[in-house]
Amino acid sequence: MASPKTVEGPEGQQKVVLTSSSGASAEVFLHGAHVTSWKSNKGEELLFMSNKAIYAPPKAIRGGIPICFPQFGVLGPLGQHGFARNSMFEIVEGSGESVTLSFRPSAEQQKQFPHQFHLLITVQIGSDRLTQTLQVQNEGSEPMPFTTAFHTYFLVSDVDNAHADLGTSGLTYQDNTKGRAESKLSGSSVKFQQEFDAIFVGAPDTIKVVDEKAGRTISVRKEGLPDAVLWNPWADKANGMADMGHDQYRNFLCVEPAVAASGPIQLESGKSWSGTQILSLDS
Ligand SMILES: O=P(O)(O)OC[C@H]1O[C@@H](O)[C@H](O)[C@@H](O)[C@@H]1O
Repeated sequence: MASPKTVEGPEGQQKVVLTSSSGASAEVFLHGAHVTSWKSNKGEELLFMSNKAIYAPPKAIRGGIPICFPQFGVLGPLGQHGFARNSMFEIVEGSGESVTLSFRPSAEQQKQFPHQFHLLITVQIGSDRLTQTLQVQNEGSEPMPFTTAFHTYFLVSDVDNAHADLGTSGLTYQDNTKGRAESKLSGSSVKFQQEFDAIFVGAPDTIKVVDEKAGRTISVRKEGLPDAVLWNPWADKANGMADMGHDQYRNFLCVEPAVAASGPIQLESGKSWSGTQILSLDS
């Protein structure tokens, strides 16, 4: 299979453009194997990107789909969300509709995380659908603990007219704004009206992102990823981020299929694990 060509993006960073015969498309930077765009068959952008995003290592790109690996959040000894999102990947194979990117930790990174592993990220564009799989192989001799997430920023017209629907009422979650204290959802939906940062442990495998204003619903389906993190930093935190445009918190909500509080997964030597998210535009 011919290797897909790359084109230059901001700060000289290389990206792969994926296109489907339906007209849908996606863009994936080699930096962090980071998806920064997913467009529908009609060419409408479905992911949020900060207009102050930094595209070059060691900063993670703000927006799109950061890959949190080998650690989600602060659930471990590494820097927030681990180092895969700040590292360069290589193209293994691809076609016009899909690409597989590869990463192995540097000696420096193995000082922080003393394991040898091979990470493969596959991104595939289809008709109004984006499928992303993370596969990790433990190439070391010891069990390897990890947590992980697809940290997806969904574009919404206005956060006041958007919500996430988990499909089930009364779910409990760990509230990251209250030291992971347990809280309970009254209905089945999360309306973002202030900073919201929650780990739904053992979350439903399909969560819907509803942009009421745009009349758009995206389904997030997860496989092998037991948890889901829902996040919007709201005004104070977002406007304090150097790589977030002013008041851009109003234009995204994050739904992050994860192995978070259900983890860490202990991956035996020589074994592999994979997790997948399937994003599909329902309407
Ligand atoms: O700014 P970062 O490192 O990309 O993290 C953004 C957010 O990522 C979310 O997944 C976490 O739950 C939040 O606590 C965190 O603030």
